Amino acid sequence: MVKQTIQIFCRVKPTRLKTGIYSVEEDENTTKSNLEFILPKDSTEGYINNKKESYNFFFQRVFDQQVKQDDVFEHVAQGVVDNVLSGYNGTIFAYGQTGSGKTFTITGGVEKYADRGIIPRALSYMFKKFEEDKDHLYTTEISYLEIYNENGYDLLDPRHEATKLEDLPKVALMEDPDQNIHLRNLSLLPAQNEEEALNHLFLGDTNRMIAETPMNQASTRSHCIFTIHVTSREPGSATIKRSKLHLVDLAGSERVSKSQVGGQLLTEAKYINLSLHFLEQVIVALSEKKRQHIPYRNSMMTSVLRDSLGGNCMTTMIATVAVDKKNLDESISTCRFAQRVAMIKNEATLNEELDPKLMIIRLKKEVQGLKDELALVTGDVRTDQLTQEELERLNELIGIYLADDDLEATLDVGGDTRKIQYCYNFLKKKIKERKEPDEKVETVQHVPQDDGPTLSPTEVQRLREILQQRDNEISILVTMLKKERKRALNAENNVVESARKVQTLVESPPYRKETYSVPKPEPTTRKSRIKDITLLWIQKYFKLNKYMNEKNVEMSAGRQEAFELYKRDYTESEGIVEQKELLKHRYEEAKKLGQEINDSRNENARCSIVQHRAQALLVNEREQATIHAMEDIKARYKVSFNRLKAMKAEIDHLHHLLDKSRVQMQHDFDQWWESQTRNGHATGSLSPRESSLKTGKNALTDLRHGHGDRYAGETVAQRRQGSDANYRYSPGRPPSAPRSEQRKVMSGSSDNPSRPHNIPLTGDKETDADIMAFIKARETLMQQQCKALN
Ligand SMILES: Nc1ncnc2c1ncn2[C@@H]1O[C@H](COP(=O)(O)OP(=O)(O)OP(=O)(O)O)[C@@H](O)[C@H]1O
Repeated sequence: MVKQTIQIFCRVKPTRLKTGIYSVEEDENTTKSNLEFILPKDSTEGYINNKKESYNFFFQRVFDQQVKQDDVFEHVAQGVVDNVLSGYNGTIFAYGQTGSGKTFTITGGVEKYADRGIIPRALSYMFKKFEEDKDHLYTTEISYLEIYNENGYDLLDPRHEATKLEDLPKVALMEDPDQNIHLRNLSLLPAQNEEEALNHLFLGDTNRMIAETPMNQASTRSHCIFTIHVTSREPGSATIKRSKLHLVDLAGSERVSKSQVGGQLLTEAKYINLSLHFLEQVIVALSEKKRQHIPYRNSMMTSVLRDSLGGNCMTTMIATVAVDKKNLDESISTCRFAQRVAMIKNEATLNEELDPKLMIIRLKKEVQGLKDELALVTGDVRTDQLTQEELERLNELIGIYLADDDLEATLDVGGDTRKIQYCYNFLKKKIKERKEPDEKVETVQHVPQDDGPTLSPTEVQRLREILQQRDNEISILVTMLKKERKRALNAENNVVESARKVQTLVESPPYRKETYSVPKPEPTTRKSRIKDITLLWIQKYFKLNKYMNEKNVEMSAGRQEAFELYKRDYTESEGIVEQKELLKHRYEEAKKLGQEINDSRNENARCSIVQHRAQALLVNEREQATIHAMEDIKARYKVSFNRLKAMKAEIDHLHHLLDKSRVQMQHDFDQWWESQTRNGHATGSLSPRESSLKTGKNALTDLRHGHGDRYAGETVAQRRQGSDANYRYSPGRPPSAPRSEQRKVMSGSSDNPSRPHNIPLTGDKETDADIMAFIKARETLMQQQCKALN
């Protein structure tokens, strides 16, 4: 058992502003880092005020603005992953206000491969370790849960076409009599290698993005728990270790009170923030050591993370903070929360258990081994029936035994239960015959025709007792035999059942609706795995395309045109162009590497003929040189192969980033369009559905982010990206506002501010220009008429 307090780290989000309101120092005595916030007194509040000027917080380490993702992984996650591989549970969770970099730290950024976060790096590290560790067999399964408004959603179900969060399968929380938590309906997908595991992550991320709409910016308001379930055992051993690694991206932590909203909106905002409030309650209760009751059950998130908080788990927290002035209050509050978390002590135990199925298989093997050994020693193979030869020999022995007058005489037939059984049966029969003298006495071939000595009644009584005792022994033996046979039959059935399960798994898609782990099926064939994965990808792309198409079909003609221009500008944006360039570059590199590998393989095949000759000692000097060359080729082949493997992971990741950008673009456009129509700037006529959606939508969106007037008038993307150092659009302009707007291609009010708002336009440039010309002409005419009347 390992007793350990929760480890806390802090990460400062990069900012372009020179803040000067914080400093980071290493404390050499404690090897901890000190984060200090400096708040100069505000003279507007009067010279005499007791406000603190400096706030100090200690962390295991503070990652300042310039620290990169690989450093964060190495210091925060690597140790946790190592412990998970040794059989301990681990959790890493990110906590901080909206936009402070939680998702960036846990999942990664969308711009560069180097920005990938803890999850993809942990997967990569794990599978590398599996390959290196030849002493254990590992199996991995992945689950991805999203908790929004106290409801759990399965992000890894490829069968559901989600276009909103509610479309995803709901996950139910169950508790067994031992108070263990089970999540019903949460998919556990097996991952045989890094590629498969990353595909699961991408599938979950895509679902997460698609399910998010401008109405419901779930990512900010939901908690996401990505779990890697690892099972390991030594070959031939019945002991298995099961451990879990939870990687948690919590919802934005900003206080509801700050949003300064009221009425129904406040109630909703409070509801959204409730689970974080309960998390805080659990943390407070755990840090107050005398508290008996810890209110885990109050929310789904604390129930799921029960073990991670004060239980059987090694837990690490990353507090993410933004250090610009307007976010200082929230940053201090995040650090205070972290200090309380650091007081919680967990007791992690090694999760070892005996696998009953493996145990049976092992025992069966042992029995078979013993049988074989016995056969080897005795020189014969045992069956259930005694042979004729054995029967004759037994009859002979019984005859001698019965003929012996000595009461101490023994009948020794060895340890074979079949022979002992035969003797008992024989004697029983004999005694019965004595009791029924009328019946015909059956004689045994070699038993002398002798009535035997006349026995005294006491002697008879003693013999009867012995017989009774033997009878009892026989019936015990028979019962044991029956039980043994039944157990063997069950074990046989289990083997058949397992084989059937494996077959079903091979034939069905690679998901399963179970919360508990069942032993993993034998590895499916490579072909069927490839088929499964391809299916998953096709489903994913189909879903993505369907989502984009549906979105486009819904659009009015004007909106559609705006979207096309928006798309063009978006895809021309620096980040996406860079990603595409990089992808192209990587493809070329991969092609070259593939060619190199093929050449090495061919060369290798040619050289192996020489090697065969070498084995037969038929080599000459030239052939010797070829053999050395072959060693070189092999080494180069290995290097190229590993590089190609790494490149493939990078290419997959880049594809995923591009997918993400596509969905993000659709979201950004929707928000931008909404803000335009709300402000009466855009001119495309709205469909009835759009009009109805428009009402109250933006107010709700703002509220869902719990910012109220603090961010009043800004869209979510503005808020999130406006503070982002890498943000490529200037604040004050709509998010990703298309250059097309500047070019005034989107006919309408920006051209003609006097256009009455109630005139619907078609979205067709020429027609709209005609309509506007007509309206202008009519207005001029009316003005002239008014003047004439006056
Ligand atoms: N350390 C960092 N380096 C570079 N960019 C960062 C860093 N941290 C955050 N960002 C950028 O800041 C923006 C917001 O970050 P992110 O989405 O991770 O915040 P969050 O805390 O998860 O917000 P939310 O609660 O809304 O999910 C993103 O565009 C992200 O790329």
